[in-house]
Formats: sequence, C-alpha cells, structure tokens
Amino acid sequence: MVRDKLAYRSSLSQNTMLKAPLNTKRASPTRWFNRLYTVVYAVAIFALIYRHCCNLINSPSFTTIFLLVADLVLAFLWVAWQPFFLNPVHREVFPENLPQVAKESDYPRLDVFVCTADPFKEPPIGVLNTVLSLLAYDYPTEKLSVYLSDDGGSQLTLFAFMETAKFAKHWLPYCKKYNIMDRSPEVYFENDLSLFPETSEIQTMYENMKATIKDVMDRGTIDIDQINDERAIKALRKWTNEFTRHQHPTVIEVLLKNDEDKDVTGHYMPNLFYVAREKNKATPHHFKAGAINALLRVSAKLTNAPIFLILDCDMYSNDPKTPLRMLCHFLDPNVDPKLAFVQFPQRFYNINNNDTYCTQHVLENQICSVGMDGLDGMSFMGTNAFFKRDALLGKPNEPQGIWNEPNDSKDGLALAHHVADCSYEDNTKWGSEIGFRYGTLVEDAYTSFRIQCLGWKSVVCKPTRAAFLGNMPVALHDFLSQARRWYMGLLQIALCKFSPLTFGMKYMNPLQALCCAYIDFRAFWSIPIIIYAFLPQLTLLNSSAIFPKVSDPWFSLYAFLFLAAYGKSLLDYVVAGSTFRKWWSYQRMWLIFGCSTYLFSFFDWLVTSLGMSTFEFNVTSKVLDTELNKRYQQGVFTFGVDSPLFVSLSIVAIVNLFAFLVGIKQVLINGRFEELFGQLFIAGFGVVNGWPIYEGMVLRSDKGKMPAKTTLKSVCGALIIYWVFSSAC
Ligand SMILES: O=c1ccn([C@@H]2O[C@H](COP(=O)(O)OP(=O)(O)O[C@H]3O[C@H](CO)[C@@H](O)[C@H](O)[C@H]3O)[C@@H](O)[C@H]2O)c(=O)[nH]1
Ligand SMILES: [Mn+2]
Repeated sequence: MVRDKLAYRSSLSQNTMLKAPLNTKRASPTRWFNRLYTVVYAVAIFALIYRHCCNLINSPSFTTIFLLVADLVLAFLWVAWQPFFLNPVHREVFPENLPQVAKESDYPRLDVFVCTADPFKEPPIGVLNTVLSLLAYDYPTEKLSVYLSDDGGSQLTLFAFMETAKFAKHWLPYCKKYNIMDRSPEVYFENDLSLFPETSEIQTMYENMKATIKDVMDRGTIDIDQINDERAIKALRKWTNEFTRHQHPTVIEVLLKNDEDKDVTGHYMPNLFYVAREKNKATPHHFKAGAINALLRVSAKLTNAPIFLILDCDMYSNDPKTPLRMLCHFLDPNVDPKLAFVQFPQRFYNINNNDTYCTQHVLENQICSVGMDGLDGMSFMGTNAFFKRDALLGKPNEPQGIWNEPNDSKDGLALAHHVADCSYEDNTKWGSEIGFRYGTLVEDAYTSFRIQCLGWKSVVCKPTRAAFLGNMPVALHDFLSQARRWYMGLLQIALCKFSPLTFGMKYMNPLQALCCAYIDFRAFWSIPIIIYAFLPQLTLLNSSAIFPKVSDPWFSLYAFLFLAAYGKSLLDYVVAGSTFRKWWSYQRMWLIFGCSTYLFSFFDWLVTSLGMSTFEFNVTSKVLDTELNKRYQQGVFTFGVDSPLFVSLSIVAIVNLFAFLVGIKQVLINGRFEELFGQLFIAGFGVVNGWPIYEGMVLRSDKGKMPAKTTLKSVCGALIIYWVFSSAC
C-alpha cells in the first residue's frame, strides 16, 4: 500500500511546483577552476610522457623503464581522479517543508538494519546504544522497525537486547518528552547536564542495565534459572550444546512489537527484531552482504517497508530528525524515479585534532561524495544510507522487483525463518543479480556500482550536524589492516569481469565509471610510491643522477608537476573546509599506505586469485583502549606490534634517511647539487614524512613505540635491498 504510494509519487508528472522546495541542488563554483586545472595539468603530463619516451629511445636503462612505469600509473590514477572535480554539486534539504506533501500518517514505513558480528570486538553495550538511538527516531513508531543482525550468533547479544527492549520503554518517552538531541544514552549521560525530574532515575536504570550486561559478558554465560520470563527462557534455550557461532539454526526473536508493546506512558513502541541467520560451516555466508540479504528477506516477510536504512553497529544516530531529511528526497514529487539511495557520509566521534591517521576520510566524505553526486551518484559507503527496497530487487523500470514470492501463509515468522536458511539462496539470483552482491570484501562499493550500472542513482545528504557518528581505530596497525581489507576488496572489483573500466564504462555514466575506477584501483598507488621511495634514493647512494639538472628547462616541468599536484590537493582540502594540518596528515598517510597497506592488498589479492588462500572479513574492534586513545588524542603514533606492514614501512624510512645523509655529504664534498637536487629533495621529503617512524624506532620508550624486532628486521631488509641494488648496477 505504502509502496504503491511511493511508486505513485515517482510517476507523478514531472516538475510539480511546490510552494517551498524540499531539496535544492547547486553546482559548485569551483568547477570552472577545476576544469581549467585539469586541462593545464594534462598538457604537463603529456610533456612528461613525451620526455620519458625520448629517454627510453635514446638511453634505455632499468631506471628509465621504472620511472616510465611509475609515471604511467600516476597518470592513469590522475585521469581517473579528475571527474570528481568536473561537476561537484551541493544539496540542501528542508524537512520543515515536508507537511506540504505528506502528513505523518502518510510517511512510508522504514526498516532499519543494524549489523553486528562479534560480541567481544563489538561489545553489546555499544550496539545497544546504536539501536536505542534509532528506536528513538522522531518517526511514527507504528512505521518504524529495527532489525539487529547478529552474525556472531551470540546468546549474550540476545540477552543484552532483551534488557534493551525493557529499558527502551523508559528511554523513548523520556527522549521525546524533553526533545533530547543525543538519543544514544551513553552519549547523553556523558555530555548533557540538564536535569529533568526523571533524569537521575533513568540514568540509574541505564547504569543497572549496563552492569547486568557487563556481568554476563564477564562471565561469558547466562544463568537461565535466574530469569523468570517464560518467553525469554524459551529464546535463550535455543543455544543448545551443538550451537556454535559457525554452526547453528536461525534464531529470530521479536523483542518489541508495535501493536502490542507500549512504553511507560502508554504509547506503542517501534518493532525490534533480533535475527541470527542460519550458519553452516559448509556454506559460505558472504559476511555482511550475506547478513543484509538475509535481513532483506526476513524483513520482507515481517514488515516489508519500502525504504530501509543500513547501519554498522557502531554508527549511532546523532540526530533524531535524520529520516525526515531522507524523506525530503524520496517524497519529493519531482524525485527521479531511479533514485536508489540517499547516503549520509560517514563521520566519526573519536578523531583527534590533526586527524593523525587520516581516518576522518575528508577525501571520501567531502570531496569524492559531492563530486560523484554531480555524475549520477556516489558509491554506497557500507553504512548510513537509506535505500529504496526495489533498488536491490530489480531494474528501475521493474518497480515491484523480481523477488516477490507470494505471502500466502499467515505465519510471517515461520516464513521469515525459512528465508534465513543457509540453503535458501542456492540456485537463486541472490548475490549475483539481486540483493547485495557477493564475491568481494567491499560489498558496499560493489553493490552500488552494480545497481548504478542498471540505471539506479543516488544522492548525498550532508547536514551540518552529523546524522550518524561511528568510531575509527586509534592504533596505526588496526587502521592499516582495516584498510588492507578494503583495498584488497576494491581490487577484487577493479580486476573482475565487472571492472568499472570495461563493464562500468559501457553501462554507467563514463565519468562516474572513472570515479569508480579511481576508488577500486587505489592499491595501484603502491607502484609509483614504491618506485619513488627507492629508485631516486638508491641511485643517490650510488651517486648517479636520474632527474634533469636544476638549470635544465625540463626541471621546471618536474617542479610544476610536483607543486601543482600538492598545491591542488591542499586547496581541495581547504575548500572542503578542512585544515592544513589535516591535509599534512593525509598526504603522509598516503605515502604510508603506499609503502604498506596498498602493497599488501596487492599481495592479498594475488594469493586469493591464485587460489592459494581464501578471503576473510576481519571485523574491526570497536573496544576503546583508554591508554591507546590518550596517546592518539595527543597526536602520537601507536605502532606497538611487530607486523610486516611496519617492516616494509620502516625499510623505506631507513633507506630514505640513509640516502639523504649520504646525498648531502656528496653535495658538500663534490658539489653536484644541481644534478642531484631532485633526488635529494625526494629523499628529504621522505625523511620529513617518515619522522614519526624514526621517533617510534629510536626516540620513544612507551608501549606504542616501534618494536625493536621490527626495527631490526627493517635494518636487515634495507641492507639487503641496498646490496642487491648496488651489485645489479
Ligand atoms: O561477517 C560479517 C562481518 C561484518 N559484519 C558487520 O559489518 C559491519 C562493518 O564491519 P567493520 O568491522 O566495522 O568494518 P569497517 O571496515 O569499519 O566497515 C567499512 O567497510 C565495510 C566493507 O566495505 C562496510 O561494510 C562498512 O559499512 C564500512 O563501515 C559491522 O557492523 C559488522 O558487524 C557482519 O555483519 N558480518
Ligand atoms: Mn566499522
């Protein structure tokens, strides 16, 4: 019924005039400057490649070939990067104008999917805060359903949510009565000092709930005999002795039902469902994509809202009016019927002032998003997006979707169990043509890419107050490993038969396809970065010059390419509202990634493609270590673990420092400054960027320093590389 209304709205004649708009779109004035820059820089790149080709013909050598390869890859990534700047758009929404088009009772139903996968890496206290903040949305409760997908299949998580359901009956009316902004209780009790008559009572209740859950978590088991609720006991008894997280039947529990459960003031509650899909060691479960597909089917049997929101378990709602902003797009009478999703960029609450590890993702969230928005839509970021259900079920011109099995039986819950079976997807199009697409570790980018190839579009919504806030790792190794999974997953897309360069170019806006290519091929950065991290330095150690003299006209070409690239990237950061210090962290992390994460993603991709290994989704830990966090907030790097990621990084740092010092000595003694300047500069730049690594290796003694073992391995590695290079030349 509601679905029909949505379809009906989409088919209304175009350009219905509204007295006041629900949303506006403005092209960014920077686009003209960007287009000019692109043309000028492209000419410079052509000149450079021309010079390389001449060199290759006149004096072919190892060095000329490597430099050509490095610059060709740089040129490719530069080309793919440009479309982000050709037509950026900024949108605004006006939820206050919604009453023109719909009463609250006309709002579409909304299903919210929250995914969790491990009660120890993702403590239930955090997850339940996310869920409470969503249950408390300013949205008609009879239209709102929250589904918690538990891929950890944990009794502890279910128990925590039974407690949550009880507490919600107090928390929701409290939030609504006093119009609280922070509807995650943890955040609220930490920040808000206002005292209402019920505040301390609610706070005590919250603390008690936390204590009960913490106790159960610490003990690792639940004392079922202590529970006196029949329904709860029956649910918890499903965890028999054979039940493990990798092998268990489907568990679906209705924790709150919106036509039965009332809050303490007598108002109906939203729905809350706990879903642990069936797991079987013999059947691949496809990680988060599999979890979302199970939820798509389960929710279709229970509530079947035309719009659903996907959230990671750490992404709590920071603004109860967010669904209304989304409606400003979907309920707009002039909405493009091909609009598939509204993405709210990912934002995080635990980023330090200088964004040391570049985890704020200014590039992705502020620059790429608006850039792709102007080219038929950005990619899905895995969380914080409201989807039209139909977009996952078929092409834009098939409004009912191709997954519409008749709901003949009355028992929705039994059907819901059935569609969460492991074998349900066998011989169906789930994962290949409908639902979230399988075969990669980044289901988000891949799925949005595939549906965009079918003609679906997306828009970005960037309210000033963050719609959701999540958490990012505060230890460098955690972040590098997380990103290693992303870039390996993205390579899986880049190099599969649906690559954006081939399939994408054919079926989507070609500029948008180039943007996708840029994102997917990012691990390729490691090729030029590694070449530039070693070649100029090792040749400097052998005193051979590889770049033009400072007085040579070609030198100015190099100078221009370097300065214009760095200058533009700084400018982009500033235009996006960020700071110089954050930009500095970003460019440093880019080099760090090039020498570690990107490189290892490549290896990972190689070994999985050769069938030597299978890929795993390692869930990022959301446990906040106070000591680590303190160090991070002071802007100090945390190394701390002996890891190959750090070995490769340290080798580069050592080689650059050594080359820089030897180079300076040569210039002082032999006076070949003009000839060696380019190499000295690059090595010096490496040293400046590597500073935190030298500090970690020699100047620090805290727990976050570089382990001595890693330093030792890196010194040996650096010596071997130097030795091999010198004997080869
Ligand atoms: O088998 C799994 C593995 C993970 N998850 C959930 O997926 C979410 C993301 O996992 P996380 O470890 O936090 O990964 P991140 O690298 O932080 O996630 C980013 O990258 C993922 C892959 O691209 C996207 O799915 C996420 O939305 C995006 O935030 C979490 O809620 C997990 O509980 C599952 O439900 N099942
Ligand atoms: Mn995450």
